[in-house]
Amino acid sequence: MSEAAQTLDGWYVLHDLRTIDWQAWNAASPAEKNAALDELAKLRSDWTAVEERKEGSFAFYSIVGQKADFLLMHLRETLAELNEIENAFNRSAFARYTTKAYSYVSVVELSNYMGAPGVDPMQVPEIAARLKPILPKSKHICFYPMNKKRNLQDNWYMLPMEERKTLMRSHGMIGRGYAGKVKQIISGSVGFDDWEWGVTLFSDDALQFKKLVYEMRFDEVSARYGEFGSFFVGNLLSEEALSRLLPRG
Ligand code: VOV
Repeated sequence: MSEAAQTLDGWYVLHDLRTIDWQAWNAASPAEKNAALDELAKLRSDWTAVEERKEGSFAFYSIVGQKADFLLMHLRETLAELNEIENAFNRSAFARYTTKAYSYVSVVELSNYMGAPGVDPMQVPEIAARLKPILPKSKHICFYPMNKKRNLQDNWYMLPMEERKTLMRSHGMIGRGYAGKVKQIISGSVGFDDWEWGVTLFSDDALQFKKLVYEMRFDEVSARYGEFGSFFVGNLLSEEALSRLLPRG
C-alpha cells in the first residue's frame, strides 16, 4: 500500500450556491422586499462580527451564468456551526426569494508533500493562518470541485509518496508564479462530499483564473490525474453591488 499523505485540517467550509426566484422577487411588495433585505443585512452583519473575532470567515459573490445567482462561502470551527448558518439563512424572509442551486462541504486542508522534515507544522504561524484563513475580499471568485484519478493506468493513490512529492513540487512551482495575483484555498472533502477537493480561487483579475487553470492543465498532476466538476465564477457582492442586484422597494 502506498503511504497516505498526512493532512493538516483547519476550518470547515460550506459553499452554498443559490438562485434568485426572480418571479417571486418581482411580485413582492416594496415592504416585503425591504423586510427580506433587512434580514439579509442582519445575517451579513452577524457573519462580519464572527469574522472580526477571527472565529470564522465568509465570502459573498454573485455568480455569472445560469448555474446559480450567488455564492455564500462560510468557514467555521465546526460542522455544527455551518449547519446553523444554512438553517438560519433558510428561515430568513430573504430565503423565500431563493432556491437551492448547489452546495459543497469540505475542510481547509494542507498536505505534507512540501513539509520540512523535523518541523511541527502547527508551530509555524504562516501554516496555522492558512488553515483558518480570513477570506480575501477580492473582486472575483472561482470555485470548482475536483478528484485525483483512480484509473488502472493513472491511479494517484497507488503512486509512491516520493513520486507524488515530486509531482506536487512541480504543481506548487506553477502556483508560485501566480503569487500576488491569485489566492487559493484548497479544502478536502473525502468523506464529506461528492468530489475529493474543493478549489476556491480569489483574484482582482478574473483572467488570471483562466491563465492559472490552463497552465496547470499541462502539469502532470492535472494533465494525468485531475478530474474536474462544474466551475462557478463570479463578482464580489459588496453592499453597493447587492443594492444594484436587488434594489430596495
Ligand atoms: C494559486 C496557486 C497555487 C499554489 C501556490 C499551489 C500550491 C500547492 C501546494 C504547495 C500544495 C501541496 C501542499 C499543500 O499546501 O497542501 C498544493 C496542494 C493542492 N493543490 Fe495547489 N496550488 C495552487 C493552485 C491550485 C489550483 C488552481 C488547483 C486546481 C488544479 C487544477 O488543475 O485546476 C490546485 C489543487 C490542489 C490540490 C487538489 C491539492 C491537494 C493535493 C493532494 O493530493 O493532497 N491548486 N497546492
